[in-house]
Amino acid sequence: MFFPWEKPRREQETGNLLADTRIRAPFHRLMTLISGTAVAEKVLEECRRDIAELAKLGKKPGLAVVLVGDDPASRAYVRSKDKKCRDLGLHSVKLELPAETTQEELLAHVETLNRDPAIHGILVQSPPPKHIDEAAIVRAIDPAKDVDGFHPINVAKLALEDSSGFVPCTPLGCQRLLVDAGIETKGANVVVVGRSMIVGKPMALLLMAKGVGGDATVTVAHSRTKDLPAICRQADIIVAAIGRPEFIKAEHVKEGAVVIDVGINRVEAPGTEKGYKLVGDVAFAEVAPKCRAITPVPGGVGPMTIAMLMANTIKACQQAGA
Ligand SMILES: Nc1nc2c(c(=O)[nH]1)N[C@@H](CN(C=O)c1ccc(C(=O)N[C@@H](CCC(=O)O)C(=O)O)cc1)CN2
Repeated sequence: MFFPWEKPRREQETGNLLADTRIRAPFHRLMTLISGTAVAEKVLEECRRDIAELAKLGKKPGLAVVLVGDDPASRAYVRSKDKKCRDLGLHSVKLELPAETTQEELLAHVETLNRDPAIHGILVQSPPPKHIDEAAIVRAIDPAKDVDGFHPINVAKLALEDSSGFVPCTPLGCQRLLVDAGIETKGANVVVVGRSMIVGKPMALLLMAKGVGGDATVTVAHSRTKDLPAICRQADIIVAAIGRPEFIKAEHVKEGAVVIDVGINRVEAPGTEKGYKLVGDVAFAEVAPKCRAITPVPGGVGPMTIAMLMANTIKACQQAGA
């Protein structure tokens, strides 16, 4: 498996490809639509190769996904993770617990999974119900099985550039999209909009780290940032992870910038079959014509999150003792 923030094993794997759609934007410049669906498929192909190697050693990676409550979006993501595991031939445990599950009961489940040798990766789908102390649950997961990369040990390893740790799947996927699209991060001015533990902070650390997909000059902006449009207009690359539908407008983006849209927001769409549609944190229609490259929603960062989870689970199995 090729994790961009580690040294690339084969230089050609970082080539400029899979930016599969090129659209002629105004000013006769070509704009690249970076397809997360296509890059995710490439990552999954690498996973298949690694799984075959592990099988020769009699090892099969196993992932346990725990869902507490019945949030429909979370349920759908958990189903996708379970399905992706099964498609790849991984061992998959899907634990669906009622919304009333107590903190102690959830901790007991995590402990059982920590001790299970067939399970190499554990995650609790976020967000859990309000009465659950999510940070305490994350700290209870064995860091060697923390494939979400949320445990303090893994956060520290990322900051220390220790590649034995696990990096959260969404920022890892964003970095891989940049590398695969041939977008140079070395020396680039990157503005990450959003300071969450799941995306903003680890994204900034990854982009700052030395090596492929890193070496960038990073600014982290957030809800208290003054004159956000002016800050964003300095950026060669913008990573939008604010969680507000279509928040980043044309005025935030300089001509020729690269925009990675992490947002997945359900907005009402009366008359459609589902009654909602998905939009990102970027106002795509007005921003895309200014960009050198941009990710769509859906089909951008989202599919990468699940592909990188599979990669992290394989890495956990590779690193596990015999
Ligand atoms: N424990 C975790 N919880 C959450 C994480 C996470 O990484 N770990 N991330 C998100 C949700 N998420 C995975 O859990 C996730 C979100 C979206 C997608 C995705 O593929 N989206 C598609 C659209 C899917 C749709 O139709 O709804 C896309 O963008 O193309 C995958 C995973 C919060 N919780």
